Amino acid sequence: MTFAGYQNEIYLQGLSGGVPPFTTDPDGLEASARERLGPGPFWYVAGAAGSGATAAANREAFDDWRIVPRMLTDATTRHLGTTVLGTAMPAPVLLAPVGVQSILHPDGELATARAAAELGVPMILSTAASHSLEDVAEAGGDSPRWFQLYWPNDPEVCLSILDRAKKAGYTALVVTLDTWTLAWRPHDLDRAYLPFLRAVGTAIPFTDPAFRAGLEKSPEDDLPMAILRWVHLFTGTDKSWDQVAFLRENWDGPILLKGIQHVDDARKAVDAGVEGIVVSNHGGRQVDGAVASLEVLPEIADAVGEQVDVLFDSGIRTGADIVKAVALGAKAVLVGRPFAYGLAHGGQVGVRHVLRSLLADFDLTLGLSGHRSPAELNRDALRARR
Ligand SMILES: Cc1cc2nc3c(=O)[nH]c(=O)nc-3n(C[C@H](O)[C@H](O)[C@H](O)COP(=O)(O)O)c2cc1C
Ligand SMILES: O=C(O)C(=O)c1ccccc1
Repeated sequence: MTFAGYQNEIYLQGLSGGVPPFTTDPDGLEASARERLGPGPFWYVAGAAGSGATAAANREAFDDWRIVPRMLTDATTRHLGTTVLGTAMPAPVLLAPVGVQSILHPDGELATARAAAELGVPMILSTAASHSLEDVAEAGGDSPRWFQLYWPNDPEVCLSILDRAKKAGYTALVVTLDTWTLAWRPHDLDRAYLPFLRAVGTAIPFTDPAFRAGLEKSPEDDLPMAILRWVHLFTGTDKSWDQVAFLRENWDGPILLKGIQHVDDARKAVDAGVEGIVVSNHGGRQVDGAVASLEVLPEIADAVGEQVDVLFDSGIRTGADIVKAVALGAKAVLVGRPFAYGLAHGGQVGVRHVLRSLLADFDLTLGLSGHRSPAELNRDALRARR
């Protein structure tokens, strides 16, 4: 069945009085997540850095481009599948690394992994997960999975986590560079809400032998000390571009650097020998006032798109957004908040609904604009608004 088949399924249900389990409208989904979640968890997800200017800019940037549909192109049958850095996926879409998912549903990342596996969509597991990477791997079964690294300051812990990720079948490593400390986030500050201080999102280090070896007492016996060590391990940056070599030497599979917004940093990533980058501003959660992620995508894709795979995130909400990002040079996109809101709607079924809706929308928008596959998309499909 194609992804567009979700549309038929929904309308057919209507004949017997049924409607979709949750809304298909991205803004509506955020609004209903707000009703379901407490203010702490909701704003942790929905919030952004500072005034929210960059989060808003991320969305507005999609409006600067408009799709120009083409007719009679024989786009009835479409193939959405693609392969990125050795991972075959049913569409150019992955689940972004989102930490602390148990604040949204008790099954957290396990539910997300199960929903992703149902559809074959790759999941990128965060270092700040609320379940261990082995448990999430088991929940995902044979489905593709990548691991996102918050680069620990202790090389022994870093090596141990990389080793566990490899053994558990995570094939690519996504190294996030833009969050070596959390930005000023007024919604969370006003509630003094930080999940890690309550040991949510610490499952991977807390189950790590190298991390535990550095503690006088186990996290079970002295939680505050373990949390303190967690904070020190992941905060601050004494890292530099030449240290990417350490990861290169200790990870066999592809490496992507996430958080790239400048052409020169994209070139440095190429020089560092990685296979991919994620053009991302963390969904506007880090540098308030920063440029919209979509704005810098074309120049970065032009500069390094031949040498590395360029992925994109920050602001993807609809099928049209995916069409635009791919047409502007992204090999694939990551989706963040929408699936997190899906998770808040009953766990696995909620994530599944959000993914199926987004992929159906993408499938239909791709076809109706005259394209049979994402590979056919390029800048000819778009027109700049101004
Ligand atoms: C609640 C939340 C937690 C996140 N946690 C992580 C994380 O642990 N690691 C990471 O690299 N990015 C993290 N991100 C950023 C996402 O990977 C992604 O860059 C961002 O959500 C994309 O923007 P979007 O939400 O507009 O789709 C998080 C985002 C949210 C909303
Ligand atoms: O909140 C975030 O954006 C984020 O990336 C994060 C950082 C550390 C732990 C969990 C999530």
